[in-house]
Amino acid sequence: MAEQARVVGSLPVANVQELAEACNAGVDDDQQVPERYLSKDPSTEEVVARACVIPVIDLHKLQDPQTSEEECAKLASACLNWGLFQLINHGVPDEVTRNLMNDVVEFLKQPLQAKKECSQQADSLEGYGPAFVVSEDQKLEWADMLYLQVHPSESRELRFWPTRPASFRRSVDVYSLEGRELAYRLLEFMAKGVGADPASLRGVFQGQTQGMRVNYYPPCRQQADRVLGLRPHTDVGGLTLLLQMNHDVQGLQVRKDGKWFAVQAVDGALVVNVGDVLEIVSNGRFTSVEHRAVIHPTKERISVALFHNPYQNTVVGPLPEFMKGDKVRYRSTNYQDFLKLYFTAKLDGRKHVERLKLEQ
Ligand SMILES: O=C(O)CCC(=O)C(=O)O
Ligand SMILES: [Fe+2]
Repeated sequence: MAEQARVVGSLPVANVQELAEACNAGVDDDQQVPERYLSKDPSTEEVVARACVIPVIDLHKLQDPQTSEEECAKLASACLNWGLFQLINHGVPDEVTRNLMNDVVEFLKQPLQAKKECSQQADSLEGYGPAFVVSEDQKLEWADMLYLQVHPSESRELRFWPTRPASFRRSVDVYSLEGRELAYRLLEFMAKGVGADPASLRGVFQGQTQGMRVNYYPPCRQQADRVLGLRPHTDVGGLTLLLQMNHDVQGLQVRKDGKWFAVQAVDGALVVNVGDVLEIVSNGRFTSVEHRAVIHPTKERISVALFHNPYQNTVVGPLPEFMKGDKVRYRSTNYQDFLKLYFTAKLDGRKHVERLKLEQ
C-alpha cells in the first residue's frame, strides 16, 4: 500500500541499458519488451509538438536594466502558466557542461560490472540503478539513473560516486557550483517578476541542498510509444536545472491543460522547472509542472538534472511576501513530512501539492 511505502532504496530490477541491448539486438521485430515496462497507451493521449510553445527566457535580458522588468514579468508568467522554461544565455560556460557530459558518457560506456561499484543500496536513494521501485508489481521505467547528493559537500556519500573517469568528481563540483549560483539568481528574478522582495525566496533555500541525477534512456526499437523513460511526476523542491545531451532527440514532455507538450530543446539552453516547494512558498504564484520522459525508437538520450532543495527542518509554507492581499492557499509542513507525502503521492501518480491545498 502506498501509505506504507519505503522512502529509501529501490527493489533490484534489471539494468535497462543491458536489457535494451538484448531487446534491440533481436533480429526479429517481435522481440518482446517485458510487460512491466509497457506503461503507456498512445491511443488515449494527445501530444502537442509545436516548437514555439514552450517559453524561452534570456538571462542577459533579465540582467540588463533596460530589459529586466519586461523579462522578469515574462519569467514570472512562464513559472505560473507552465512551471517550466528554456533558459538561453545562461552563463554556464560551454566547457563546464561539456566536461560534465563527457564524463557522464565515459561512466555509462563502462561495462555493467564497473558501473555496479556505484550501485544503489537498500539504505539510500543514492547511487546507480532504477528510479524508486518499491513493489514487485509496479510498472518500470525505461531508464537507468545515477543519483548523488552533491551539496553541501559534507552530505556527500562518496561510496556512490564514480571513480572512473578520474575527472568525474571535479566536473560535478564545477557544474554544481555554477548551478547553485544560477538557481539563486533566477529565484531573485522570479520574486522580482511578481513584485516580491528579490531576497525572499533565497531564504528557503539558504545553504541549498543540491542533488544531481543522471538519466540514461536507451532506445527501444520495438515499442518506444508504449514505454516511459520517467513516469509523470513533479520535482519536489525548488528549481531544477536540466541539461540535455542529444538535443536532436526529443524526450521531455510537460502536461498543461490536460495535454502533453513536447519540449523541443533549444540548442545550448538549460531547461528550468518549478518544483513543489516553490509552488507552496510562492502561495501558487508559480506552479510545479508535471513532466515525463519519453523514449526514441533508435536513439539514446542522456539528461542531467540538478535539484535545489531546502534543508530537512525547513518549514515549507506560503511566505508573507507572496500573500499580500491574497488568501493562504496551502498548509505548512516541515520539509521531512513534505518529502514523505511526496513519495506516497508519486506512487499514486498524483500531484503532491494538491494534498496540501486549502479549501478556498
Ligand atoms: O530527462 C528528462 O528530460 C527529465 C528528467 C527529470 O524530470 C528528472 O530527472 O526529474
Ligand atoms: Fe523531473
